[in-house]
Amino acid sequence: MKVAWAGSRHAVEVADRMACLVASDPVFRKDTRTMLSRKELFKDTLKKAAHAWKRTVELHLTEEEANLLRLYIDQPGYVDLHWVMFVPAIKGQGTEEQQKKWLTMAYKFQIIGTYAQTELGHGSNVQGLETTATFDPSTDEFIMHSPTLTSSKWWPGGLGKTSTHAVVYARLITEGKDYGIHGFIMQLRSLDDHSPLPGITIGDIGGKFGSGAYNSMDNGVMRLDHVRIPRDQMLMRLAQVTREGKYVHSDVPKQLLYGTMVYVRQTIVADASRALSRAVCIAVRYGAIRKQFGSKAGGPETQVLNYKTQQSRLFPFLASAYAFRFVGQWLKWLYTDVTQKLESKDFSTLPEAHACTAGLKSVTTSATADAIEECQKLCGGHGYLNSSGLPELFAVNLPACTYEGDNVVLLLQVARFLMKTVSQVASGKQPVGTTAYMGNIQHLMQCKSVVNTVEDWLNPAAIKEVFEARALRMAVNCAQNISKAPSQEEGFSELSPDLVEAAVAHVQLIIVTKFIEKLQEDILGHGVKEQLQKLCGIYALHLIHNERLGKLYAQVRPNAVALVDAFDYTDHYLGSALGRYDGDVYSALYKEAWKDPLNETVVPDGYQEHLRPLLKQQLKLSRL
Ligand SMILES: CC/C=C\C/C=C\C/C=C\CCCC(=O)SCCNC(=O)CCNC(=O)[C@H](O)C(C)(C)COP(=O)(O)OP(=O)(O)OC[C@H]1O[C@@H](n2cnc3c(N)ncnc32)[C@H](O)[C@@H]1OP(=O)(O)O
Ligand SMILES: Cc1cc2nc3c(=O)[nH]c(=O)nc-3n(C[C@H](O)[C@H](O)[C@H](O)COP(=O)(O)OP(=O)(O)OC[C@H]3O[C@@H](n4cnc5c(N)ncnc54)[C@H](O)[C@@H]3O)c2cc1C
Repeated sequence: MKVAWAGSRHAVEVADRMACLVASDPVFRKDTRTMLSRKELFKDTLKKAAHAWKRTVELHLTEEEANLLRLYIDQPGYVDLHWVMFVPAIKGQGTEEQQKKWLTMAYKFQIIGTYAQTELGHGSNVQGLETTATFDPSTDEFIMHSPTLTSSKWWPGGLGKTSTHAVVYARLITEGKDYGIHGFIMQLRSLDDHSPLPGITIGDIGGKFGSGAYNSMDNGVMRLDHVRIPRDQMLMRLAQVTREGKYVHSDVPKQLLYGTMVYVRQTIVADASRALSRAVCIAVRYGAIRKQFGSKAGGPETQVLNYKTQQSRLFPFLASAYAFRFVGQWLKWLYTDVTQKLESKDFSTLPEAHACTAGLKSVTTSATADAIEECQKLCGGHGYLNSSGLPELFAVNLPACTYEGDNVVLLLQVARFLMKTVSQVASGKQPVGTTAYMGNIQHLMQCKSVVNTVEDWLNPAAIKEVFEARALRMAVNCAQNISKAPSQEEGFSELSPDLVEAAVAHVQLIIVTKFIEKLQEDILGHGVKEQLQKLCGIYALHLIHNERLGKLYAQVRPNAVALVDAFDYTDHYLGSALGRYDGDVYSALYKEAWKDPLNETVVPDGYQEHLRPLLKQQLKLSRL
């Protein structure tokens, strides 16, 4: 099952090696992280990032190994933005010459970059950004400026205190005309003393939800006051400004400006499955250790994992973790395929890649955030302790519902794609890829489900048909209602809640389909495929019909702990007293409690000033 989860034996081996490297290195300790002040936490992040880079160089780690090392360190920081957004933005939007110049420095960490798109006033609406980049032909420079308070860059990770450079998104103005949003490489801080360059006001935007968690990241604010940069720092793969100031558009679609977001959304799906699997791992393992109530005859107490209510709340998450993992692996393939096509100037699959990445990012991150919160409840009181690992896991993953595109905004993008496809089907065009099922419109609009029993839910063809019919009917229903509205725009706006539901149904169909396709592969190991079939059934059935699932849960229960062990997480990475591999939960909780700074003294600070006088006064009063 470890191989099925990781994707290959090689993937298991590399992941194990990198996880152990991190777990055995004292610099990467994280057990007291939630007790650090913001300043201590930030410094700790800088230390870990520098040490990780040192180990990467010393051990000549490959890119795959270095990425895993960073993942297992498990502490958001500026390096994430550098590798996940700054470098890909230059790769996707820079010319070959620009890539050579900037990526050479970025790969050696001679510069640290971030992705500065969002502003105080606009995040979702990228076309509404206000920062300007005005070309000055007299000096061959762009003047980068924040004309209003709301145009202040706001949120970019690593911007607050760390980044020396950024890809800054701004409205390009040349020859008096506004050509809309484009990307520019800007140096922000001196490479000698790290001070902001003239005209740049920069800082951290302040503390965020939860202790530890995303507070290790210095999300930043930046105001620009007529800062000049050379013309060749405009990212010029999509469009160029000539020496004379003429705007020239390349023969690539302008949506490639959003290419970095497509790339990152794809990686976020993998992050979501990992976060969900960690929460499930903690809740399942703890559920097998925790016992409450016994038989009336005074027999042994029951493992809470044996309660049917616990199973019906938890096993759909276990199934979802596997479902998201497999769809994430497929999405990575889809992204690679689209990238190769783009390189040979085939842009035909770009809309589908956008819809799939946007939709899957939304559905998986929303489900994951909800599931982590529920896992906290599934662990009872102890789940609420920082030492359970769950509060921090929740706080770190909750913003994934917002960053890289608010989930509802992205689902509306999926809906727009679906409405377009429905109208193309109506005019006789055969849909392809993940919307190919829409071509079967006659049958799917009328067919009746043959699913009656739990066993039917293990029949892939029956499952697929149910999900296809549901998704298609919801989409067609929306399209018909939109056509009755005074205008397309009004109809879309009025029906947006239904459109979001239709988009979710389409995305769930993709997830179910990719799970089924996974089951058609050669899967080694005794009983592995059978367990995955049951999980696929649970994933599909819990979305449609909450009844009849008990039988499947009972079949999964004997292997529940093994199914979470297959995630192959070290105790260091899991970071949970409740989810420990050895099950020694109570000693761990007890030990963790004593690490809290409040326990450094027996009598707390503040006793002399505030507690003692109060107690003495009350004592005096009671004696009167
Ligand atoms: C624990 C963490 C550890 C590690 C993770 C590390 C790092 C990551 C962590 C945090 C990083 C977070 C970084 C950020 O958040 S960066 C900022 C991200 N911002 C957004 O995502 C903004 C969302 N908004 C948008 O994407 C767009 O504004 C929009 C909603 C898509 C609307 O755009 P607009 O230009 O107005 O377009 P439309 O008129 O709606 O569409 C025009 C046309 O373009 C098509 N389209 C839109 N987007 C794309 C795309 N990305 N790719 C391809 N095509 C796209 C759209 O479908 C439409 O096509 P038509 O054919 O219908 O015309
Ligand atoms: C932790 C974190 C890290 C981030 N890192 C970066 C970074 O590195 N670089 C960067 O540039 N940005 C970053 N961001 C910003 C992030 O990308 C934006 O916050 C995100 O795109 C959402 O935009 P917004 O904040 O403008 O939300 P808003 O658009 O203001 O959303 C507010 C509400 O309005 C709703 N809404 C908005 N538009 C519509 C619509 N058309 N129809 C229906 N409902 C709508 C949304 O659903 C939401 O409920 C980060 C954000 C967070 C939280």
